[in-house]
Amino acid sequence: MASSPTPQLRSLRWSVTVKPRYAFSTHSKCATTSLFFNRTDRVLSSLSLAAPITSARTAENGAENTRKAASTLRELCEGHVPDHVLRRRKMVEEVGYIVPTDVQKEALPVLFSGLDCVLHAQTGSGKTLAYLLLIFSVVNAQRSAVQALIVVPTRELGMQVTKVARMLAAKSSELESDQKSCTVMALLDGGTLRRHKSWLKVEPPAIVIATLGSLCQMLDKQILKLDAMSVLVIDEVDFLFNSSKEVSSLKRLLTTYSSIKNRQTIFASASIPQHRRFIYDCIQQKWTKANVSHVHINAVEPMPSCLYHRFVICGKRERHSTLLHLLQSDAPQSAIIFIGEQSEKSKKAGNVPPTTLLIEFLKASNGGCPEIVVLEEDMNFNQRAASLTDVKRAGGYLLVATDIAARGVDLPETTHIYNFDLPKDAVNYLHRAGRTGRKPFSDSKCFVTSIITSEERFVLQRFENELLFSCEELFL
Ligand SMILES: Nc1ncnc2c1ncn2[C@@H]1O[C@H](COP(=O)(O)OP(=O)(O)OP(=O)(O)O)[C@@H](O)[C@H]1O
Repeated sequence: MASSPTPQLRSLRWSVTVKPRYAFSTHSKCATTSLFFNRTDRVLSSLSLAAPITSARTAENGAENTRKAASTLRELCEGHVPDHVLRRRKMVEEVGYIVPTDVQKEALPVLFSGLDCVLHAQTGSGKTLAYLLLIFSVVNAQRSAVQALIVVPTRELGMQVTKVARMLAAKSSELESDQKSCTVMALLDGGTLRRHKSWLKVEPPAIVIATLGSLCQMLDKQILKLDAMSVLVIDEVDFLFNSSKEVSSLKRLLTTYSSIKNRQTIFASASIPQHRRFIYDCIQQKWTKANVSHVHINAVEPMPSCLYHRFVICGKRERHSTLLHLLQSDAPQSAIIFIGEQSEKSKKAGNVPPTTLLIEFLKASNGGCPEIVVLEEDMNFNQRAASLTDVKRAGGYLLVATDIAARGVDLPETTHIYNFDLPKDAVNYLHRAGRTGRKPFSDSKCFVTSIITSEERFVLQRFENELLFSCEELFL
């Protein structure tokens, strides 16, 4: 990323994000504008960027009025998202998308006004539906060209987003039978690219959801064209920027495809460390327009308030029995047990993977527990898909998973998270913990329990300080 801003550039930065409305908002108790809002007016007069700022402000004033007036998702989206999408029985009755979540309430008017946006809100807060509704407001189903691209880090998250997009795209009544429905393609690692190639050649879909590996293959072979792309979403953006494997392709995508003027760019995540720096870099690199909006919900509370954090101290060799004890006393209906990945050294030494050891232990000692399922990097894509299907089908489950399940995976029935090993940093803690507490309007308490040695207590304390939560010690 770019080096430290010069004073001159810093003053430019003051001018580009205009969001005074959040500062005075009473609508959402914790919505904030994180960027420099109160100095904007001062620098406006001295900068040639005044025109775009003024137009952004006009758009945002309109957006503010819409947000204040609307109390349902349908009202919020009226005049933007086609009515037949908003009337979907499935969307309203089965999935229950009626009232907007805080991030949807704040972000949708901004997104509909055409601004680029950094969507920064807690795990499970409904960011996916926010950016999908924008996409449905923009794409023209009659047009045979890729108009929206969503980039995701894993196949699992891609499948999930595709499912919601297809649910919004599906025709639901005879009234719509004469209308062409919006086509959605999942271009994900582990898929059969041959089938996608013919599809892309014959009739490009309106919306593509892709992992970077598969996307780049199609772009390099010029099978996929993005000239007509008007919305680009990068989901779990901090994860992708942190991945040494993905970051160069991501930067290339952001720089190369489609002129920035014609593209609305959305970045989404529950964690954007050093977000000011990130937004500054985006503007400098021209990955977003200069008036990019930062929608930051619950800035003072990075994790959902329904999470109850606990820890148990035990010896290294007592982790298995401690976990068993916890499972017996909590009797969770559905839980995820996070465990560290096996190191390369341990693999080379031919050791049994820690996930296998744990599952064997649980199966041997925990009769009558919910179905035990595993999800880890080393499984092939079919096995991973089968695991998630098993979890969704089962009435209750114990999912033993590595951090592959920590990002984006939405299993709303999960009530308990166990950190069998501590995550490597606070951001990972936040995402693991965020696999529970995913019912936006529920008050039910969910539990996140870390099993640690006494030496690890200070690491957990660091996470508490960084993420502003407190953890209670459990004595078994
Ligand atoms: N308006 C709504 N009303 C009811 N449920 C909703 C609404 N919006 C989203 N949801 C549900 O909330 C859950 C979390 O949504 P989503 O997966 O979009 O969260 P997210 O913000 O992307 O989280 P993460 O950062 O962990 O990926 C999903 O089960 C989704 O169906």
